[in-house]
Formats: sequence, structure tokens, C-alpha cells
Amino acid sequence: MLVTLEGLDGSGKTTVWEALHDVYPDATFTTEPTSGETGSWYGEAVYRSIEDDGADPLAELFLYTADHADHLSRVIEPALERDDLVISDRYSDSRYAYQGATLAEDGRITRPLEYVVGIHRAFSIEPDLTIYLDLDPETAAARAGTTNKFERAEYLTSVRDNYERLIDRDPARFVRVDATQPPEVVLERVEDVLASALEEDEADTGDE
Ligand SMILES: Nc1ncnc2c1ncn2[C@@H]1O[C@H](COP(=O)(O)OP(=O)(O)OP(=O)(O)O)[C@@H](O)[C@H]1O
Ligand SMILES: Cc1cn([C@H]2C[C@H](O)[C@@H](COP(=O)(O)O)O2)c(=O)[nH]c1=O
Repeated sequence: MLVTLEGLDGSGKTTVWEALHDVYPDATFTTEPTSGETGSWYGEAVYRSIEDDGADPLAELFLYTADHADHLSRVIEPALERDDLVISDRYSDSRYAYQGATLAEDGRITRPLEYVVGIHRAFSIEPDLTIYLDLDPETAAARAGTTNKFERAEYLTSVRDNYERLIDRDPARFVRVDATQPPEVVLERVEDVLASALEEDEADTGDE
């Protein structure tokens, strides 16, 4: 089962992702952009681009997408074949929401969100469950510390609008969690959501 954590910078994804290691010690934990144990030079290239305020938005989209393609074949698909629970801190929805927003500012691509979704259609795997940590852009930017070009409240407002569009299109996949709550409350809610989804998945698999 593939579970993804999504939300604005500073919404608390990594805090939750780290805490879930203790709850699901046998799961495969991974991230996008890739880094650490599941990292690659593609992920390193993405982080270089994040630090480059003049990076070309289309080139940046394809760097992120290259990292995703490699992540799928090297980490996600083998883990799913082993029947692991896979928990990814960010995944394709980040691309749809963030690069959708960047390309809207850029202006070269009409219907940027649809364009980014479209380039994934032929090869990507949709998550079974996406937990969306919902936070207003101002709090998100303040928590994230505005350390890179994405962590600005104005930009995060259009990223959040894109997440809302994605949720409207696929409400069954997303579960919204109020990320303004204290960390322990957010974690408890995420744990409940995850436990129910795993129970449901087990029941469905048992029925086959
Ligand atoms: N529920 C919460 N309430 C208040 N502060 C929080 C909460 N969750 C996390 N934080 C704090 O906010 C900051 C950002 O948290 P975290 O790194 O988990 O967010 P993130 O969504 O992974 O951000 P990014 O996408 O930028 O990596 C950290 O200082 C963290 O301690
Ligand atoms: C996967 C992905 C990420 N981003 C952005 C979001 C963040 O500002 C940075 C790095 O992510 P982290 O969680 O803070 O490590 O990259 C993006 O724009 N597009 C993506 O596909």
C-alpha cells in the first residue's frame, strides 16, 4: 500500500513521517525529492535547483520528474512488490501543486496543473491514500522559515489552491488533517487514518 504525506512547506509532514517510523518499523520510508537512505544523484540535482533562484521552471519540473521516475523504479515499485507499506514524505501531488504554481507564474504553458499531471499519466503510480496536512500559507511560511524560493506566503497561496483542485478531483484518495493543531494531535489523527486504511486494505485483500 502506497501512502503519501502532502502539504505546504512547514505543514508538519516530516514531523509526522519521522514519528511513524516507531509505529510502522517494517514499512519502507522514503521522500521526494529523494534524499538520505533512498536518495540518488537525481535528488541531489533537484536540491541544487531548489537553491537556484534563477532555475528555469520547465527544466526544474523535468528534474523533479526524473527524480520521481528513478524513485519509482528503484524504491517504490520493489517495495510494493514485496507488499511493504510505503510511506512517502511528498510525492507526485507536490509536483502538480508546486510546479503547477511555478509554471502558472512563468506563463509559457497553458493549463499548467493539467500539463504536469499529464506528463505523469503514462508511467506513475497513484497513491492508495494521501494525507493532506492542511495549513494556511502564512503559518506555513513562518514555520518553514522562508529558507528557499518556495517558502513565501504568496507563492504558497497558489500551491494551496492547486492542492484544493487536486482534492476536488479525487476526494476518495485524500484525507485532510488540520495541521494547525499541536503536533501530538496531528499525529494521533494521522495514526487513526492510517490504521483505518490498513484495516480496509486488509479486508479487501482477504476478500480476493
Ligand atoms: N503541528 C505543529 N504545530 C506547530 N509546529 C509544528 C507542527 N508540526 C511541525 N511543526 C514545526 O514546524 C516546523 C516544520 O515542520 P516539518 O519540517 O515537519 O514540516 P514539513 O511539512 O516537513 O516542511 P518542509 O516541506 O518545508 O520540509 C518544525 O520546526 C516543526 O517542529
Ligand atoms: C517533491 C517536490 C517538492 N517540491 C518542493 C517543496 C519544498 O519546498 C521543496 C523540498 O521539499 P522538502 O519537503 O522541503 O524537502 O521542494 C516541489 O516543488 N515539487 C516537488 O515535486
